[in-house]
Amino acid sequence: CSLITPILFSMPGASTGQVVVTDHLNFWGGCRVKPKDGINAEPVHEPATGRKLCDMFPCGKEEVDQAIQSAHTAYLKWSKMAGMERARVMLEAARIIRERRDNIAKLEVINNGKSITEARVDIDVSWQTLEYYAGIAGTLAGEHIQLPGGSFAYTRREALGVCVGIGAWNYPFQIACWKSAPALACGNAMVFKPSPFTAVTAVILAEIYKEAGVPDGLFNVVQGGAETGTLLCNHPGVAKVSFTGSVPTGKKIMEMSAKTVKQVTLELGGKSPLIIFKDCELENAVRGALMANFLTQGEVCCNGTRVYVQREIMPVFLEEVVKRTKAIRIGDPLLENTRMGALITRQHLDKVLGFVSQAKKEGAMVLCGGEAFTPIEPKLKGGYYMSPCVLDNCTDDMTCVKEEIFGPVMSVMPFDTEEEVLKRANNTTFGLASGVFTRDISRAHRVAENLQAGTCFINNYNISPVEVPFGGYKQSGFGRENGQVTIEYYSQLKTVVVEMGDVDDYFNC
Ligand SMILES: NC(=O)C1=CN([C@@H]2O[C@H](COP(=O)(O)OP(=O)(O)OC[C@H]3O[C@@H](n4cnc5c(N)ncnc54)[C@H](O)[C@@H]3O)[C@@H](O)[C@H]2O)C=CC1
Ligand SMILES: C[N+](C)(C)CCCC(=O)O
Repeated sequence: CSLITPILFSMPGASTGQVVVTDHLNFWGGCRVKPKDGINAEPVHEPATGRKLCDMFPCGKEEVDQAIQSAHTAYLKWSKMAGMERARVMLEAARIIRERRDNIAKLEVINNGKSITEARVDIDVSWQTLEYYAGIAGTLAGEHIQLPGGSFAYTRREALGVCVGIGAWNYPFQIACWKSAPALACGNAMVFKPSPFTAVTAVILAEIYKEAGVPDGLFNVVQGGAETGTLLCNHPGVAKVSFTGSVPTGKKIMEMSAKTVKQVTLELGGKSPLIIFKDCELENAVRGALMANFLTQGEVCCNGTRVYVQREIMPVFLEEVVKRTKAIRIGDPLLENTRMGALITRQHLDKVLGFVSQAKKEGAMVLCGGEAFTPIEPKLKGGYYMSPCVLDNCTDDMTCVKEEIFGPVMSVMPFDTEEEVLKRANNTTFGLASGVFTRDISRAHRVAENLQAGTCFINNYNISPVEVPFGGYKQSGFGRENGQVTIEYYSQLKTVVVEMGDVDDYFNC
């Protein structure tokens, strides 16, 4: 099969509304694979224009079996290699991603709708993830434990086998790297299923791994939605499922995985609190609130969408935050100065706008945005744009404050005391992230300690370098991605006990 994706290499001059993808999007056995039946096509759209980008053909049972079989074959080879050898291949893959960064970012924009500036950061984070886990691959080791009489035990850190990755559509390429890099570093193979809305870029990663020298079948891509995902989670040949997506789907994944006791990592949704005290550096707090709400059109799981502002600074905070929100440049996501692109689908846009109408009905006040937006350029007229929204007069019982909107909608609420705001911030079934702005260092760390969330950002928001563990508390999931700890979630420990003396004559004394 031919490597080097034709589409990726015809990208340099490409602009919004031009690209059509006809290449096969499945990948196993070291090759792109043609869909078996070529029926049940689901159209994938370019969010910036609403135009069809390609067809996605969901994989059925036979195809899923083939992908898992191919992963198993590769696992047998890869898991026997030294960590240092795996590292070398992963570093080469990181180098190739870095080399093709701009074109991969462009394709990600065309499929996802986010701005090119953000997509480049996503691709940089992606190769950094491979570099980071390549660095760890050579360090994986067990322990030696002395026992009486010269006997001893040692532990071996071993791979799990075939791991499944199931991704969401907001960070398609990055999610594939966040899952595959630690998996591969530990000696596992992976079958990855991207979201059906963003079918295009995962296969590029598969080709890059192959080009870098992984055994055929080590990283595979199967396309499809819930049905294909179900086949993967129920498959007896799979040792682990790592999932990024919504809470309801996460619960199903756990249930299915329980049948054969597969290990599970769940990165689910959130409704994270961002607490801004009156002693904060206001300029930074305002920038932080924008970072917490408007990256990737607000479609970010760890966004700080419940913004609690201490009453005394509420008027000046609102004035600044609204001024800056109104100034966000929305439009063609491939243009350098665009800061907000299009939402993922028409249906999702309608859902987000529905949350804004509901908020108004429940008494919230729209200070800016919250409306469908039509750029002037004719080719963008069918795109899924909206103006970023700031809601005032919100209360904790409103739908916009309780439910994950997954769009550019910030809900702002006043508070008076630290004790009160902590109680309100923790009054949710989610627990993915949280943030606090204050110049009082004791307060900052006290608040961080008392917030029930997997991450707390102090005086910034949505900063997640690969060295730092990421994951949820409560119904936002469990397990972690990134950081050294993730090795624990992609490996298992074997204990070997060695007797140096004679076996006790226990039964015949
Ligand atoms: N914590 C995190 O890191 C993130 C969480 N999210 C959450 O995901 C939601 C939006 O993403 P969606 O893609 O719509 O979520 P989703 O949960 O519908 O889908 C996520 C993935 O699961 C697959 N899937 C759906 N049903 C399945 C089933 N029964 N069995 C196996 N796989 C199945 C989908 O095809 C997709 O690949 C947001 O509401 C947000 O809460 C999104 C991104 C990141
Ligand atoms: C990169 N970051 C931190 C903005 C978001 C990553 C989590 C997600 O997949 O939504």
